[in-house]
Amino acid sequence: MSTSNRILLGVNIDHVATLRQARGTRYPDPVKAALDAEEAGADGITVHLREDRRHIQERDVLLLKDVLQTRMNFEMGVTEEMMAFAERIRPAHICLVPETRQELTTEGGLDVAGQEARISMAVERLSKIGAEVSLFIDADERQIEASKRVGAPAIELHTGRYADAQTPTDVADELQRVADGVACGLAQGLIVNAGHGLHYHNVEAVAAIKGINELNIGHALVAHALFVGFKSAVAEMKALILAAAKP
Ligand SMILES: CC(=O)[C@@H](O)[C@H](O)COP(=O)(O)O
Ligand SMILES: NCC(=O)COP(=O)(O)O
Repeated sequence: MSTSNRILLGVNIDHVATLRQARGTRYPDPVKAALDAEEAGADGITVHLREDRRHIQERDVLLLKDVLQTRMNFEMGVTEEMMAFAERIRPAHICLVPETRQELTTEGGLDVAGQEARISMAVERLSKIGAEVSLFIDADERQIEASKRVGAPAIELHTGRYADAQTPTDVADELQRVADGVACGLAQGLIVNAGHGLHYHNVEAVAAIKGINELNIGHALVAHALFVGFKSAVAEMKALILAAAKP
């Protein structure tokens, strides 16, 4: 069980690719963003190869696999196409996420409790290639316990509801839900990560929760990078996280 205050930053570069795909150009290059992020202190690089390929493409993943100095956290839906691709590229970390083509973004967590046999088979298959498999779930005791049962060593708690909360009471309630989820995950012996919708103005309270291993942050960071550059955007986020996580 980890209760250390060292907290890692996984930089999600999906939305660098979103800008590129908007025009079908060769720029901006998510691979360059990943290398800049690493130089600025990122502990890992997260990419989500969506079924509809709206941002990251297979080629990006293949290039990243060759050039990353840190490690890749490969987010994927639980489909045969993605399972076969993951087996081919063998990322160090794989995060299974729910996915629909219609959604604007990943709107909720994976329903592990509702499909234990299917997720268990996927975890087993991906563990065989040496990946640490994580499940992107809501901070819900039922889902956390199911994640343990299906054999995943790690979970990533979806912080979107916290990020979207509008009133101080809702923000406090959602933050408490994340904190309870972290405690529950640690009690189950799981590695607990968190992410989605985290921003410079809301990250500190989450980073201050003891026992979180890694925060995955993308959209806000890419948006800020437009104004300050990618390295500065990553360095600022890393500094905020590390300061908030101090004992
Ligand atoms: C699973 C997750 O939270 C990230 O992959 C995030 O979803 C990336 O952005 P989009 O949801 O906009 O693809
Ligand atoms: N898994 C969450 C992630 O990678 C980043 O999500 P966001 O910061 O782009 O919302």
